[in-house]
Amino acid sequence: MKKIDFNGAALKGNLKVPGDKSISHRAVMLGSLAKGHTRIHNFLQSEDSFRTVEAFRSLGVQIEKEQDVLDIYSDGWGLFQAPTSSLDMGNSGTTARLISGILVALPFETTLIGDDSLCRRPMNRIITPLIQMGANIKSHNNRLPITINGRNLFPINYTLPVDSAQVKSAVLLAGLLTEGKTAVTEKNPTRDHTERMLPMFGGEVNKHDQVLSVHGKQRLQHTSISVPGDISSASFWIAAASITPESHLTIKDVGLNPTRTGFIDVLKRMGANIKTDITRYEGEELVGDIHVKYSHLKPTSIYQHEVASFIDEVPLLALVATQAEGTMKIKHVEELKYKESNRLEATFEMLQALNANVTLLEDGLQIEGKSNLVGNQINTYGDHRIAMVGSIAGFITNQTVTLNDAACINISYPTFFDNLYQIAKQM
Ligand SMILES: O=C(O)C1=C[C@@H](OP(=O)(O)O)[C@@H](O)[C@H](O)C1
Ligand SMILES: C=C(OP(=O)(O)O)C(=O)O
Repeated sequence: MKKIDFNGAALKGNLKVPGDKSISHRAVMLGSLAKGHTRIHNFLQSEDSFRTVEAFRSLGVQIEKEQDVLDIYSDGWGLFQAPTSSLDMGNSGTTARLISGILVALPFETTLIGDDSLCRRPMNRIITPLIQMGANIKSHNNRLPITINGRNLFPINYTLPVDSAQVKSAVLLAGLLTEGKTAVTEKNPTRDHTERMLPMFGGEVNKHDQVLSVHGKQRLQHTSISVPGDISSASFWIAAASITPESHLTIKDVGLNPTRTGFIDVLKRMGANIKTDITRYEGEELVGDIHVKYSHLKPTSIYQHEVASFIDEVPLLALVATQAEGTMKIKHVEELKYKESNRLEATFEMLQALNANVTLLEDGLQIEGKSNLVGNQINTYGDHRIAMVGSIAGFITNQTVTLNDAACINISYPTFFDNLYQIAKQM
């Protein structure tokens, strides 16, 4: 149980959020596939990103950690060893789906297990294309645990049936280890960190319109990666400052990759006062500062093509919509049903518990704005993002918000409450 009551406080000052989760996972994966010593700075120290580290250690890669710096010493993927036990993916969908794209092409058997939440999430989205490449995967009804018997694969041209960076990356990684040219077509853009990072390791990826392709058996070389701040973590503060009167906040050194900044774009359409200053590139990733001030908000429409660029921020957007002037429909977000919890239902339940006027749609939520939220008990369903959205609600509810479980926040943002206490100032 965690009680949160920030009514009457505003968000003020400067802060930095920890390293990006998606980029941290990929840096460990590509650093392990490459030969030599790769150093990663500002690595996200969270339960999910450590799952990826542990998995590659089990494949024989030497990975050393000193605070947020990781040193990876690898002989390259050709010398990975069969793990002596199952690889535990914990709660991490990204680890499970991306590593599957690697394991299918390696000459040994691996079993992937995960926690209850991960064992409920669909794996057919990666199993289908990987089996098309010739992979041998046994699953429980297309869910974890899965057992992979690695072997030589053949390249495919695959069109993503769902907008998913995890599926895109799994196929590209399998393609990287497979003779010939593997191509993936996406209907709408999804986060492109894998494609941006590969050239940092000397790899080549081609992009023509919506089609990405890789040639297999490329030689990857060690490098050094500096991970930008996580825009998904920064979004909690962007939202909180936008809806809490008298707030004025700067979040520094955040990744501003355009495939990830959809939340800022949507909030700006709602009239939010947000300015971004791009200060530099870290590798191929844009990095900058975000300045946010409280402002009056109005509803906007949500389009299918942009949803992937803020998919993890949708529960937060729903909370923001309770404070806008009018009715807002958040549509095209059925993918939320397949995250750590059914986030569509968990968000609906949370907003109802907080006294908002909200309707569950087939593919989203309809939210009446200008709600006076009332603190209540929130069931987080063990989902880190739901727990953090519930905490942010504590800035605008007139009574305490109580989370049944806040420990799940360690999955992506262990320093969330430290950051919260740093910037929440009683007025
Ligand atoms: O590739 C990634 O790092 C991620 C992709 C998204 O999932 P999908 O690919 O399932 O949309 C996102 O929800 C997840 O938090 C991280
Ligand atoms: C969906 C998420 O992560 P994953 O799919 O890696 O579990 C998330 O972090 O919100």
